[in-house]
Amino acid sequence: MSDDRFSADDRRNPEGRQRGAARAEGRTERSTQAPGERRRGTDPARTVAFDVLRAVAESDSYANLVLPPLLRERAIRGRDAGFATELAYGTLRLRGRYDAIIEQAAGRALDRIDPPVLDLLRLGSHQLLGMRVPPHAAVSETVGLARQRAGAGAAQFVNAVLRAVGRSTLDEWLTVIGDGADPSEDDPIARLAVVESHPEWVVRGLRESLVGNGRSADELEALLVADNAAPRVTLVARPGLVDDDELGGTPGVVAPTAHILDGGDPAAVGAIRDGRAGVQDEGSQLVALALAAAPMDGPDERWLDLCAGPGGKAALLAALVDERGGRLVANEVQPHRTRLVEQALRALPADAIEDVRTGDGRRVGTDEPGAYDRVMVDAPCTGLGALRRRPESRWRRHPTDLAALSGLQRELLGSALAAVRPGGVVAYVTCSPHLAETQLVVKDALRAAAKAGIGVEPIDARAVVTGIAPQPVDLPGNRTDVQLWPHVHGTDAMHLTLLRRTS
Ligand SMILES: C[S@@+](CC[C@H](N)C(=O)[O-])C[C@H]1O[C@@H](n2cnc3c(N)ncnc32)[C@H](O)[C@@H]1O
Repeated sequence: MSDDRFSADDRRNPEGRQRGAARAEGRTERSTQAPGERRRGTDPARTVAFDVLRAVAESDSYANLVLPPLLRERAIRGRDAGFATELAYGTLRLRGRYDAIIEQAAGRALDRIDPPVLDLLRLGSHQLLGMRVPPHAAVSETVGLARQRAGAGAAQFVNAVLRAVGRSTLDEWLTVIGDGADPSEDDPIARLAVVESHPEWVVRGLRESLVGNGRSADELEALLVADNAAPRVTLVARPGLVDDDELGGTPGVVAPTAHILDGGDPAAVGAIRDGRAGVQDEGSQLVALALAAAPMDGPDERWLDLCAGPGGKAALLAALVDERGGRLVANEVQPHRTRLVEQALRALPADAIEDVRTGDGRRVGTDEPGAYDRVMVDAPCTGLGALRRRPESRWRRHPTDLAALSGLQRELLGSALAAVRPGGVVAYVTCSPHLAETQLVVKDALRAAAKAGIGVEPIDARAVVTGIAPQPVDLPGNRTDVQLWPHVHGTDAMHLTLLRRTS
């Protein structure tokens, strides 16, 4: 995952170090020491990346929530912010790979390395093997940071281990750690897991899902590689609120509302600041558009987003229902996320929004039976389809999460099927492709609905999606649901099932 954008540019010198770092840190006075005696300050971009890794480890923080305010506070901008972001996020994504390399290079088990020192080694390894920072700069800058944050002894250790890491190329290391994980050469999953830096249970789940969705298991490596790449920034033009030419970028591939940016700061776009547009993965846009486009007879004026926080899909749905003269109810169980939904809906006309409320979506089916024409169930899930977007999440999730979440998913889908009127449509959506959260949940919910006397039939979501997408969508096999993939469609691995209530 190397990226030579960061090796030489107008703001960072060829060693990946910020130009004018001393001035940025207020260290502009001339020293009376000889240059060789001066202790250099640490590079702000590397320091902020280290602080993000520590926050993720110590306080269970999310890197994508911690980093932006730190960059703002420390006035790290432009290419330096890009360098810090790639360093922090890339290190977190590839942590499994680097840990296997560090263990070999250090000649000791990871649990015998202090956690902050291990984070420094991970950062140094990513600069050496993932970012094309020249080796002497990667080592000396990381050693300087180690001296400042962990002491002289730790700095010596970091120096020795990073020199050992830098003695082999990435390809050489991948052979070493792959052979270590799969010595008898009969477990390609174990090899892929360490080389492509995913927990083994995740790799197994992804493989099963590829096959269960009519794709070849041979695509697995490409999928894992795609998970390790930073996603492109994609904007959504909320229909009726913004002109296409206001957003720029290139048109989307699967969603006609999407604009893909080459770079730059989306916060600088006026329509994003005032809520007429948003930052949203193309897959997320497509599933909302598909719910709106699913064929349906009868009234089409009251829509429900059952699990709405933080509100990306609710804002798109509200814009779409408004075009039909209808209105949206947005429901979310966590009060602070309900406030985020209100914020996301701020640019929508008041009469497009019936209510934004805090409540348990599992109760809506009994509290308001048959009350809605279209219902979105964007269920809480493991997020295994959005690993590129949430750099640390793959290391936080556990197989036991699947059981807890899939129980909740079944209940939410059951509630939605009761809340939609006969003839109405439900979209079941997850940003996980895991079969336990997708196909199996739908199967069980249909069985439970039948028992409760609710008739349901599948809608051909593939036909709906094909009718919406600006370009042909690769969907093999003969299922009626849709599974998107980062390595095929360039989107998060979103799942979509469309169901019509018949009685
Ligand atoms: C995948 S997120 C939804 C993302 C949202 N649709 C969007 O596009 O911004 C799932 C949401 O479901 C909420 N949730 C979890 N349990 C719920 C429940 N029992 N009832 C309603 N919402 C729930 C979570 O708090 C979370 O905000």
